[in-house]
Amino acid sequence: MRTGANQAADGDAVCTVRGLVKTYPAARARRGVPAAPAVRASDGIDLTVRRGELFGLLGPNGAGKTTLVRQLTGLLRPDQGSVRLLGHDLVRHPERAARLVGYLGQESTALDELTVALAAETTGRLRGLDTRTARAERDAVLDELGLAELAGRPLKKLSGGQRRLACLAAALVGERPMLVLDEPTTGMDPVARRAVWAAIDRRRAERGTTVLLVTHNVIEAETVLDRVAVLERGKVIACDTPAGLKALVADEVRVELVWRTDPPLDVPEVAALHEHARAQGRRWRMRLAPEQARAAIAAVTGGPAFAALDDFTLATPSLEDVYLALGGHAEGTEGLVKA
Ligand SMILES: Nc1ncnc2c1ncn2[C@@H]1O[C@H](COP(=O)(O)OP(=O)(O)OP(=O)(O)O)[C@@H](O)[C@H]1O
Repeated sequence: MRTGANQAADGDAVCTVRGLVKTYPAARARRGVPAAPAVRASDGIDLTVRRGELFGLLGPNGAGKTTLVRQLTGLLRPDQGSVRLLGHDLVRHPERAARLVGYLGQESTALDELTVALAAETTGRLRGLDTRTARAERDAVLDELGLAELAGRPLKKLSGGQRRLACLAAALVGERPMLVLDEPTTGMDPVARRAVWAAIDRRRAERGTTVLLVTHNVIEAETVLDRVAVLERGKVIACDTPAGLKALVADEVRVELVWRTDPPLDVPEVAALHEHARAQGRRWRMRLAPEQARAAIAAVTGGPAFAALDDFTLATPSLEDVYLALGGHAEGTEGLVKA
């Protein structure tokens, strides 16, 4: 496993996970529902999140990110291992997580019947604020996230992105030293995304809040995270700063080719490139040594292949490239093409 900056002292640790194992049991076949094998969704996870850090969990669908954060927030009991959060043993005392963590999960069903304002206020009250403080915090956070106009609308009548924003508003009322946000910006437009990042930044700057963020979006990950753990099949396969991880593939260049129609595989240079490429429809992506990349671009921009070429890009590697280099499967990540 790649663990550059992760090996620093644990002295400043807010959250320490050691040897975490969680297996979902196998399910027997029932009428019309096929049997499902047991899934080891956390497979010996070690992780340290430091005070004030914006720490990311990145990985494809089914990698075990949500399973991990549910154990860190006391909502799911591990089979083995330890979770310490701000000095508390959360395996033994999962109920303490509610006082320590503001959690934005993937689903909002618990709040769906409430209006945006009531969802925020109720969360504040449940977290021990008196009515006046809960209402003041509610108003401040709705303003901060641009939700004031939607305050009287029930969550279930909002768009997906608006609902996500309203749930984040609720998670932010009643200050907690740690925020655990499971894909907070999914489905949001750029204005809402910016409001989310500004709100997170403000809490970090003013209160030293520690943030654990689950994301599929490698571009977002690259720009905002202090450190990132890459998860795959329940294991942490790498953990470092985005720059530290990218140094793994620093000697490579990412080349993307987009063909107008079918690629001209009868051109020998194109056929040779095909072996290195991951093809998605008319788009080919590959990581090459710089001199190979130059030769590839020369081959497809001169000669007979050029007529078939719609577009090409040369770029320095991204976290997605790191992820692929580590042996990950990119399908579940939101990379350069889709972002
Ligand atoms: N309640 C459950 N019962 C059985 N298996 C489950 C359950 N929840 C998750 N799993 C399985 O555990 C594995 C990890 O799932 P998890 O939801 O933690 O992944 P994830 O990384 O959060 O995925 P996504 O990016 O799609 O949200 C997957 O194989 C999933 O199918």
